[in-house]
Amino acid sequence: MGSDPSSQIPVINFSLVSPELDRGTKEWHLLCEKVREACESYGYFETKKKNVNPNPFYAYAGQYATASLYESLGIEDASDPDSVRRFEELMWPQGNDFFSKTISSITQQMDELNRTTRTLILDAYGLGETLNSIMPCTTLLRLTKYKASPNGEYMEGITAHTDKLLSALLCANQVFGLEVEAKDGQWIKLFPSPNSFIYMVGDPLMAWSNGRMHAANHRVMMEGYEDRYSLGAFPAPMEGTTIKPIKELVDEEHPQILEEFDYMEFIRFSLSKESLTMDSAGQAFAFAGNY
Ligand SMILES: O=C(O)CCC(=O)C(=O)O
Ligand SMILES: [Fe+2]
Repeated sequence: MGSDPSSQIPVINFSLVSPELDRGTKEWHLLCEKVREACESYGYFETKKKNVNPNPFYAYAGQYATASLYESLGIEDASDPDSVRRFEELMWPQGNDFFSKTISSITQQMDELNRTTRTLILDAYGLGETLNSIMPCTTLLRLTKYKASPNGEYMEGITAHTDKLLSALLCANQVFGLEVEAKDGQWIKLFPSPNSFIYMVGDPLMAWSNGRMHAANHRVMMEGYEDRYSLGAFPAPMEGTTIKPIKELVDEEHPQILEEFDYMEFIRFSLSKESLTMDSAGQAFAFAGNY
């Protein structure tokens, strides 16, 4: 690890593997180790894959007093083309075929990368034989715009948080701004290459792994005169999902850190007044940490 903070971002090349073809090979196992090491040590990593051009636009959330640059739209269950079409009809009653096709195409590719990563994680912990998924999820696609800050000053775009969805797969236009907090408290600016995605571990994945995986605190800081657009594919646990640590990852050396909890109740808690004053990473522990 060099002294340049950006050298602390693990970069993992996914372009040579597919779970269908390579599961069980030496290359696959090496990749498993890299993904596990990155998720445990850092909570995020950058994966290289062919870049596609997302088309993020309108906003459904934003104009917050504390985050005036931020606006965001969400498409629930974006893996289903009908769901994307419904969103299209909402935004463009006259239709926007290009938008829906683009969104469905990138969602499909991001879903594939998310699935590959989840399979790598299962295999990295030796769970691939017994489990065929971490937990049932649908994909929430989020399209976010950050306006350039007034006078280009260094200003918060989205406040520091850990993700409440299983994980996040993020890409943005070439306006940087995403920063992650390293375990030593140092904030690291990310400068991902155009053909890569950032994979971020969320609180449910941290809880599932009994704290082995690190949900990194992250934020967006805007600087300069260009707006920033980002696209995130967030595997969202299905309503009714109970988040619990996988028993194989609980032992004497790794005692259980959280009680099992209902995913939607946790989401509601994370949006409650009580948690507003809390450090985002502490919310899961405040909610389910009786150990
Ligand atoms: O825009 C980004 O790069 C990050 C967005 C983010 O952290 C989020 O939506 O949770
Ligand atoms: Fe986030």
